[in-house]
Amino acid sequence: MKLPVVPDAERDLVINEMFGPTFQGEGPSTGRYARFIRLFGCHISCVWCDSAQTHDQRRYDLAAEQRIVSIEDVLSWLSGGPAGLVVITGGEPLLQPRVVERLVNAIRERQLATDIEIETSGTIAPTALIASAVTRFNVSPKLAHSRLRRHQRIRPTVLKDLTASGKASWKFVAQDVDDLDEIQELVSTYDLHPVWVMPEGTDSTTVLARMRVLADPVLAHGWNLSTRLHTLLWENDRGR
Ligand SMILES: Nc1nc2[nH]cc(C(=O)O)c2c(=O)[nH]1
Ligand code: SF4
Ligand SMILES: [Mg+2]
Repeated sequence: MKLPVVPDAERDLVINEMFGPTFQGEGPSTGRYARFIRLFGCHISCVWCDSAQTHDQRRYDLAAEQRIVSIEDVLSWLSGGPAGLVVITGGEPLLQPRVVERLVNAIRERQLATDIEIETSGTIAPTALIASAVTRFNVSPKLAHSRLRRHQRIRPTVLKDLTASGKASWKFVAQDVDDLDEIQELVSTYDLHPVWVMPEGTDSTTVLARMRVLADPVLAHGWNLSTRLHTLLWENDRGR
């Protein structure tokens, strides 16, 4: 795997967008007042990626999709609103570990968030400092329908490190009931808990239809079901 695709600077982040307040739309904190920092860059490319502007040069003008923002500017943006949940997503935020380390520690020091979550694909291990500063990793290991090869999407040592952090929730993106077998195999092999199953989809009709198909089978597995609240509310609007 070739790493990294973005420079990992000390004081500057490569950002795609900062947005909010909005609601955390996915996973265990769904519905919470949240602000988002979407970092630029991803080293893998899922066919159905909903944030392809962070890395897909065939579909986007990547020069126009990235900007260099200092940690100070991010902190000053955050200080303009009430402390709540801050979500760092991407792209793959763990491609910029040194600056993310500084960012999350500064957010904590200045009490600019009540909680910090990192959305990650589970293919890059977090540093110990990042793991100690965040509230939770929403880890989304990819299934075969991402069309990535298994070694690209499943990194056993990384899954182990994330489990060892004690802060991982496992949010699997599913298209169909058949995907639950694949999730079960990963859950059993790598002992992943708690499990959240989230429908793949970037419009409210698809999200709701897939949730309805998945709901009872997810319950039968004893797992949690996530919606994509921002999609139900605002469809595929950027910055929501
Ligand atoms: N509202 C909202 N919630 C989200 N949770 C995870 C998101 C992501 O793009 O990683 C996301 C997003 O893009 N918007
Ligand atoms: S890991 Fe996430 S950001 Fe990267 S291609 Fe897959 S869905 Fe998109
Ligand atoms: Mg999104």
